[in-house]
Amino acid sequence: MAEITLKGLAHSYEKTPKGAADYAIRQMDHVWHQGGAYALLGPSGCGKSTLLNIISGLLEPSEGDVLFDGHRVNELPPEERNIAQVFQFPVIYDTMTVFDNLAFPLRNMNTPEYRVKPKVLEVADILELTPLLDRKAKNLTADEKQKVSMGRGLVRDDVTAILFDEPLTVIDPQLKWKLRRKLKEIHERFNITMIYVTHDQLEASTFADKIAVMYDGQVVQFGTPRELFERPAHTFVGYFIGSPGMNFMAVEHQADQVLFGAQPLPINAQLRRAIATATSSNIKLGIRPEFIAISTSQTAESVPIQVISVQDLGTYSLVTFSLNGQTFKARLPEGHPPVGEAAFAEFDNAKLALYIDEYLVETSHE
Ligand SMILES: Nc1ncnc2c1ncn2[C@@H]1O[C@H](COP(=O)(O)OP(=O)(O)OP(=O)(O)O)[C@@H](O)[C@H]1O
Repeated sequence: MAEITLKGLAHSYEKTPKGAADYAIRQMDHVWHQGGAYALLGPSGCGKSTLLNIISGLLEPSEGDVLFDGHRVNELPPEERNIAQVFQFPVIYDTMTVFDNLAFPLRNMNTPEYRVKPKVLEVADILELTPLLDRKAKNLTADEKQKVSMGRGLVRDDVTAILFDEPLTVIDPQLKWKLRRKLKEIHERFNITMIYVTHDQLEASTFADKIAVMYDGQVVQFGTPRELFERPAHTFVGYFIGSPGMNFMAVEHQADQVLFGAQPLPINAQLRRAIATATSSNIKLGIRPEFIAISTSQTAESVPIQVISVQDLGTYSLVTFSLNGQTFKARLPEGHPPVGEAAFAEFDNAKLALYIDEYLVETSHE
């Protein structure tokens, strides 16, 4: 069993960190439940590998605790953590056969040979490596090698969590989906906690039931792919998830109006009140491209825009437009009437999200 808890965790590679900027991981509390299929998603440099290495024991955190089933493991070396880690590049012994590579972790633990063989055969079967068992690892393709790497994590019965650090980077695009499906299958078959690090939102949402989005050393949201899309808790999640991401407007409240630059926005009283009472001046409204309606005539609910381009993408069109000197994206359904250069945009008030200091403020819509 492995429920992994991160308590007040922070990490700096500096000996004497001077401020928040010196931290690769900023103060975080997080729980990965036993048996979950999780993704850790975020851009390059946000701290994903650092966090994974702290969980696996390759790195000791400078602050806070890592708990496995409630027990502090900060000082436990990786080999005593019952965790397997699969890296970007396959870690295998080229001169050994596939069989011996898979058997290695078991033999290393002095497992008797009569127990090694059935386990290796079982794992080889799941990963479709059986025909390759007698081959030297150096003769394998990149995806076969990566499967052997994964297999080495799976042979041990004592492994209760597998950490994947961008494991499909070296895999051909057409084989990626196959390996992803395999991982999903493995997750369903074994009761193993899996944490899958990636910077690719599609990879994260096809693998994981829940995604932790990391930004600047922090988990800014932990939710299902749907929650991340529908209610991004942080502006970064809105921007990072979705294709294209959320549009944001920095707004201010003046004389009972909400202004985006000089443009008053037609928004409901609830949102207006929440903006009027905000204690910070960092106020943004977010709207997904899916929830902007474009029309050729103005209504009380719409604002004038300049259309820059319309891209026909088959099942929808992507409209790029300018409002208050800022570029926006709107997705229009197939068959939408053509729009000219001068048009009007209406932001669906029920889908407008309010962010104060970059975090979502829940407002019930009227
Ligand atoms: N060994 C190290 N020494 C000093 N700084 C490091 C070290 N490893 C990572 N960092 C820094 O810590 C921060 C987080 O890096 P990390 O590799 O964890 O991010 P990441 O999200 O995994 O990025 P990537 O996807 O590019 O691997 C970055 O600013 C990075 O430069």
